[in-house]
Amino acid sequence: MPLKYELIKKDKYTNARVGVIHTASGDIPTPIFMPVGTVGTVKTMTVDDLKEMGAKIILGNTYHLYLKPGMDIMKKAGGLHKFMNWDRPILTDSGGFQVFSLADNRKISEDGVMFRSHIDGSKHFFTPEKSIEIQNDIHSDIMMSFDECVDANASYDYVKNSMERTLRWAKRGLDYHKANSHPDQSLFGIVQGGMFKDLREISARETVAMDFDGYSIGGLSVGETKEEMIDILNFTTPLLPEDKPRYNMGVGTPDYLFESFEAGIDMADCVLPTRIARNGTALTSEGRVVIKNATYKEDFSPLDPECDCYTCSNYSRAYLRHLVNAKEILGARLLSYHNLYFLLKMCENIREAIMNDSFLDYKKEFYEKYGY
Ligand SMILES: COC(=O)c1ccc(CCNc2nc3cc4nc(N)[nH]c(=O)c4cc3[nH]2)cc1
Repeated sequence: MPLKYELIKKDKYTNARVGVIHTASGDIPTPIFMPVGTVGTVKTMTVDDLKEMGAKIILGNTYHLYLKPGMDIMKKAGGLHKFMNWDRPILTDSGGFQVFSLADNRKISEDGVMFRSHIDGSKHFFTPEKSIEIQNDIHSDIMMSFDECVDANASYDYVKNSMERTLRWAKRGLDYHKANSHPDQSLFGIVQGGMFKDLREISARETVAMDFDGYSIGGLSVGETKEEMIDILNFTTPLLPEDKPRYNMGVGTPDYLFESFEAGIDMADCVLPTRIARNGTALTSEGRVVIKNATYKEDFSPLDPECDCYTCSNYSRAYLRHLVNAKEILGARLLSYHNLYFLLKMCENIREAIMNDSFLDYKKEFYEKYGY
């Protein structure tokens, strides 16, 4: 059976809500942050680390997994869950965003996108049907439609034509999905339309009319200002059905997560927590800590005094700074663990606050301490 969204509680003062997404691979409490495991690994984390920190669902990327390890091995492994030994839900992005942000010499047509691999320059052709076929081979629990994500400065005419083509691609992908996917696999539609509300409304209405298992807001966190993101987010989210999951793609800083969940979004993902960790930056209850700073040279206190994660319970800022300066892999691993734990714990606190109608109080308390 495809996923079922169960609405549990709406916050009294905002559009925030608590729910559960029931999937064949397990239940997902919402609002939830989804760690990104682009090529079948959330970088430096074991699946036991992910379970211990409370990860309920992780992301994989169609574009990356298709290029490496490739679908021949993926099929022989029996899908990504078995290949990476992760028995909880997996959501896969469809490749559209990655083709446009990573591949070279890409050429878009009505049928699909011709591109050269960023790894070896080999030539490939993705269509909406091909994207779903690859996500089937991955055994993705939640698949994304193949879309074009346009950048924040695209012209009205370009966004209009692109959004209309994305709608045609969505229908093709949905038809292929209905004819070929396993019944336990779900498919989300993606709303485009750039920074133009009239186009966003058309995209949302037409996408919802196709009756997907859930809906994401695409085309955000692509270079627009925070005000523009929030404006489009607050305009578009209410156009999505209340009885299905809503996903804001590419959202990873605490404020963007708070704003998304306040608007009624249920799911979010971003490479940010693990990527900044590898560059030596931590998210803490008192704001970002750039651990390389000399300030922490003899600071033997925990990274985050309010965090009970493995990293904060066992190591000091001075030691973490030493590891990062010495380019020790353990530094990237310990900071990645903490950053993911921090965002997952924040989501847990948000769910609890919504249950107590105190989402805005928690947001205010968090923002003040974080330094927003
Ligand atoms: C240190 O921080 C970072 O490395 C970092 C990297 C990327 C983002 C933003 C990512 N934004 C984003 N991811 C996205 C993925 C998407 N996928 C599809 N199919 N369609 C979209 O329309 C789409 C939009 C996105 N916007 C934010 C932060």
